[in-house]
Amino acid sequence: MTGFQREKGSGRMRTEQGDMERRELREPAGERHGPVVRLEQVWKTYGAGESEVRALAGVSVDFPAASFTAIMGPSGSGKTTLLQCAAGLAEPTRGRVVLGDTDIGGMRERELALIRRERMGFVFQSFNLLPALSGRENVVLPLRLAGRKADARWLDTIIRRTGMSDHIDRFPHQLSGGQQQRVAICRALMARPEVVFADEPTGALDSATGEEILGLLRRSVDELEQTVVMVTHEPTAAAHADQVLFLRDGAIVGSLRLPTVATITHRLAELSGAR
Ligand SMILES: Nc1ncnc2c1ncn2[C@@H]1O[C@H](COP(=O)(O)OP(=O)(O)OP(=O)(O)O)[C@@H](O)[C@H]1O
Repeated sequence: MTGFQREKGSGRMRTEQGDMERRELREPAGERHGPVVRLEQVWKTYGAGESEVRALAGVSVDFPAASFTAIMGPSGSGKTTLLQCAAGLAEPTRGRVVLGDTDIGGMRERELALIRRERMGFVFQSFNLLPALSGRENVVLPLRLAGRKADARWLDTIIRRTGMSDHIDRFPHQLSGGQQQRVAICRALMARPEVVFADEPTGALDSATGEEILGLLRRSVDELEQTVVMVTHEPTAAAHADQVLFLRDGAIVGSLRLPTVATITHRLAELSGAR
């Protein structure tokens, strides 16, 4: 039985002691390697003139390899825009986004689509599975579209590790929300991407199922050396990360390493009081 499966269904509540244990486990991660994604002085404005909105205002940040970063901040602070710029889904107005050693600024959409398909994975709040395809077909679809053959052993590994062995050949409407998100995680991991971007991945799930999904993302970092960047509103979700970045008005106004629910909640209160 894998660690992934052991946690399945436990719905365990997070504790400070659990946080301490995880700290020891994950402390070296991220220190070993350089950044997988780097944003340098990224600005993003939408619209022009009176309707201009400044969504990002000079964000510089590194997302280290094999580390889990959570991005938090009030509604409208620029979290999704930051994720979209990092993933090449939105073009910065100014600044640089570098994936590995590739500057993705100014690339054509076709090139970017290829990079997203082959070098990035995505997990969204709404799962985004194709309803006419089985779970397994959804997982391998991006590779198929890229004209690549799925690595059968790796496919088997991630299906097992996400606890989906008995359900992967069902269609999305035959799966629970948590199972659909597990399929989405398999799909995100299938191409062995350099980075997985997750936007509120537990937003549509009950808290116990959400904990299971976060546990899977955590283990993808610890056991598969995956790099994960996640937007979330929930301190309980962000506490799974190695670092939390706090955004306000499009700028990073704070960060926490080795966060716990208590330290995140405290920092959020400080930041909202400092307005
Ligand atoms: N396509 C767009 N056109 C115009 N303005 C936009 C667009 N996308 C985002 N914005 C604006 O940019 C700012 C940042 O939006 P963003 O969605 O990044 O914030 P967020 O922190 O993710 O918010 P939430 O937590 O509510 O999802 C907001 O003021 C938003 O209204």
